[in-house]
Amino acid sequence: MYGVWTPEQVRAAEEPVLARTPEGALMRRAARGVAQVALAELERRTGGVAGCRVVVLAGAGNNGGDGLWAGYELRRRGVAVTAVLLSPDRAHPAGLAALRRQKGRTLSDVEHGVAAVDGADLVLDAIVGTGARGGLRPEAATLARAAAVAGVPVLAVDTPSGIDPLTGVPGDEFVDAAATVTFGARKPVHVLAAPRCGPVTLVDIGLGPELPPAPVQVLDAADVGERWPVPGPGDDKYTQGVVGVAAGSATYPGAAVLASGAAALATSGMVRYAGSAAHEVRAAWPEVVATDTVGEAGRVQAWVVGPGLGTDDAGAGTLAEVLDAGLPVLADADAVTLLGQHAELREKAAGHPVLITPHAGEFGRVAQLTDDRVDSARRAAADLGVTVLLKGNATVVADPDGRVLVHPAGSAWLATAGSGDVLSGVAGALLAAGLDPWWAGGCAAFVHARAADVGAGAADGPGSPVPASHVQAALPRAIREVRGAIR
Ligand SMILES: NC(=O)C1=CN([C@@H]2O[C@H](COP(=O)(O)OP(=O)(O)OC[C@H]3O[C@@H](n4cnc5c(N)ncnc54)[C@H](OP(=O)(O)O)[C@@H]3O)[C@@H](O)[C@H]2O)[C@@H](O)CC1
Ligand SMILES: Nc1ncnc2c1ncn2[C@@H]1O[C@H](COP(=O)(O)OP(=O)(O)O)[C@@H](O)[C@H]1O
Ligand SMILES: [K+]
Repeated sequence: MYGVWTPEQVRAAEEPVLARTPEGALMRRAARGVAQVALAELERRTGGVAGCRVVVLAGAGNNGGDGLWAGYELRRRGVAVTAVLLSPDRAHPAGLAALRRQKGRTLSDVEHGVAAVDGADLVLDAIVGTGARGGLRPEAATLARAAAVAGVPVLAVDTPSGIDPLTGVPGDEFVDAAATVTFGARKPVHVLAAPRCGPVTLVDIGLGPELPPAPVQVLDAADVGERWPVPGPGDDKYTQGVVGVAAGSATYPGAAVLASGAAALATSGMVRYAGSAAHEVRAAWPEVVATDTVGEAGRVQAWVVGPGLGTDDAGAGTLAEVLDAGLPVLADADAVTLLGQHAELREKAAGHPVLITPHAGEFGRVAQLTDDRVDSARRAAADLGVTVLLKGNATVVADPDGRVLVHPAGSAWLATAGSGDVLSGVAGALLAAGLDPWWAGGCAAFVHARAADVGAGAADGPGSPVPASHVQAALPRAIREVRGAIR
């Protein structure tokens, strides 16, 4: 597990460290880290570093300073460095002087800058970092576009410019980085817009003792593997937690099959199904005990409710019945919509171990969604008194107690119909096994996203589309992977 801190928190942590270290020392450390990654990148791409051409796009703030000092370090290693100064009168004075001392070239017009970018082996994006406001300005945008068009890889200094460091929302124009080097602490952009950052290297600049508890956590495979329920010698099918699935309808039997099957694959023990797709569920998953109604289902330790359920009175009745059982509940899809429509259902859910799993559209029915997805999920969890899992390329899980985790997907292959039903089955099974809703959501999101990568073959090559039933089928391998990662 690792933490992510807001730009504001990182700035506050920097202050005392700056005060007790010689002037410029922090920036030099940061720049050495950038240069190291740049050298490794050049080595990997071209087989050497001497004579390679690096262009530094340098803005007016300290981010530009990092870039200029990194240019200085690269010059010392024999790299040909050109810095394009976006605000020539405000370029970081010490960084600029150092680069010039090492005979680094500087340019201050965009036209020549574009030509330099065109012929570069690597571009350093030191346009703007945590001081960013809005998308890229026109000159910076022209240079970033030139790198993209020429296919020159960009190494982002701290954060890819043009993307909001706090929310990860890209402006109209932004840098699409091949890799990122950040300092002191990872920032939200690195997990909320992970595909735009590439692999992120964290350079230690001594902020550790000054940072508050991380407001956002990111789970690793071992965190998930350690919590994945496995039967012990004394277990039987009942002791591990029985999950009930109240999903699907005559119109949407597939949702019931996907959710029930995912639950059966996610944990050992037992799955019960209750609803009008009992015939289809039985046919696809003979091990699932299927009945027509929640009342007939028998005892369970958690309910999955919502996928394909319908939002009519019957659906509302099923949701009410499930919430009244007082057990942990995974409410997805139509159940989220029903919660948005009925205050009395929200009251039943509040304060209980309920995990809701809306996509952006469903989220808007129960709470306000802004560009700041972490803040939106955190507020929704606090207001509704339930754990909220907001779906997307980066999944956000927020607990009413304030804990937040983000899981950045490894690819976007999950953007396919029915994959949410699979997630609900996995998360519900984890609730039944006794994980709290935050951990159930985080572990389910992790394994679900990994199953999509495995199913798509994205781990071994470029990958191919993976329908939800194949995501479901890849769950066992994804679970074996996380269990294999236990330290
Ligand atoms: N503190 C430290 O010791 C350490 C700090 N470190 C580094 O400092 C960085 C933070 O530096 P910072 O606070 O100077 O802000 P920064 O990100 O350079 O941006 C401000 C400049 O950008 C400009 N600008 C704004 N928006 C823009 C846009 N959309 N498009 C284009 N330009 C835009 C804005 O221009 P203005 O609005 O003034 O015209 C202003 O000139 C941090 O990310 C890390 O890299 C490391 O060295 C570790 C030690
Ligand atoms: N671009 C994307 N990249 C990665 N994962 C995505 C992306 N879009 C959606 N997902 C994931 O795919 C799943 C889709 O769920 P949902 O929208 O409920 O689908 P459905 O209702 O069809 O089952 C969620 O787990 C979500 O996080
Ligand atoms: K940058």
